[in-house]
Amino acid sequence: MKEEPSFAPADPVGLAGVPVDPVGDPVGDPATAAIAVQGLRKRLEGEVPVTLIDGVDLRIERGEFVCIMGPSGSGKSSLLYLLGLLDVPTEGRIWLAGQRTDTLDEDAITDLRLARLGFVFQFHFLLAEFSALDNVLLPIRKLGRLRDEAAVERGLALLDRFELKAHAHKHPSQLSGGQRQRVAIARALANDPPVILADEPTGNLDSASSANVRDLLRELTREMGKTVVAVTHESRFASVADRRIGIVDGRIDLDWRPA
Ligand SMILES: Nc1ncnc2c1ncn2[C@@H]1O[C@H](COP(=O)(O)OP(=O)(O)OP(=O)(O)O)[C@@H](O)[C@H]1O
Repeated sequence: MKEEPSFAPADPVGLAGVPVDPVGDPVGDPATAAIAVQGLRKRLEGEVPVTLIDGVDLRIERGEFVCIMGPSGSGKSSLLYLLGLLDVPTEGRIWLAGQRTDTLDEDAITDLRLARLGFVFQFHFLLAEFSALDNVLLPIRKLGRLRDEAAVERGLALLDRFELKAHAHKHPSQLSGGQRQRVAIARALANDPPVILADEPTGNLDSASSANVRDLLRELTREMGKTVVAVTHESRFASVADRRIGIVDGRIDLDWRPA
């Protein structure tokens, strides 16, 4: 029988009411999930083999804002990279926006990643020699589904949405940390993907910019119906999530709580 998600007890770090990972059938019908993961394992073979992900089953609904949390070195980024199809699992299956991914060849994976996923990292990874607009246009041009005029129009509209239109022709070095991260969010949305993956998106920002980026990511789910999965160490960030998932030793840990 499927149990209701449990809720974290009142706690001093502002996570009260944020459900921890649901229990019961973790995958359900993978075709209807934003992300579904079954039996995921990642091992690195070598003189000393390392297990990064050790049997993860997970379902993330469309429109959810989920935070992945856990101790340092527990496998959070490794999991996010697998979900983002930036790394290949040793075992297990991943469905992304209903599409099973383990049967796809490399070109199809690249297209799927460009069309259905947006990435925001701790360090913005904007190209220094490109303007903000050209950085946002990169994924659109790579996917190649829009004529250039339409691409530029979309890029400017995205920058406008994040109050960056006046900065469209500036280079990253001419922008503040918060502005750069907003350009990175605009770039993540360039191809209008259903799923945004973020790895410590506020880890390198002052508290005002951090709150701004957190709220913008939250709005993507509420206003645009996006699914956002973010790795974070910050309880304040996680306090606005629909759900947080604890990862310990490469496994989901339903009892994990931030210190
Ligand atoms: N290429 C690699 N070779 C060997 N060990 C690795 C490799 N990549 C990751 N690891 C190890 O795997 C474990 C999980 O790493 P991962 O970066 O996913 O953890 P994390 O939870 O994101 O950590 P943090 O919160 O510190 O960023 C760590 O112990 C890390 O040292």
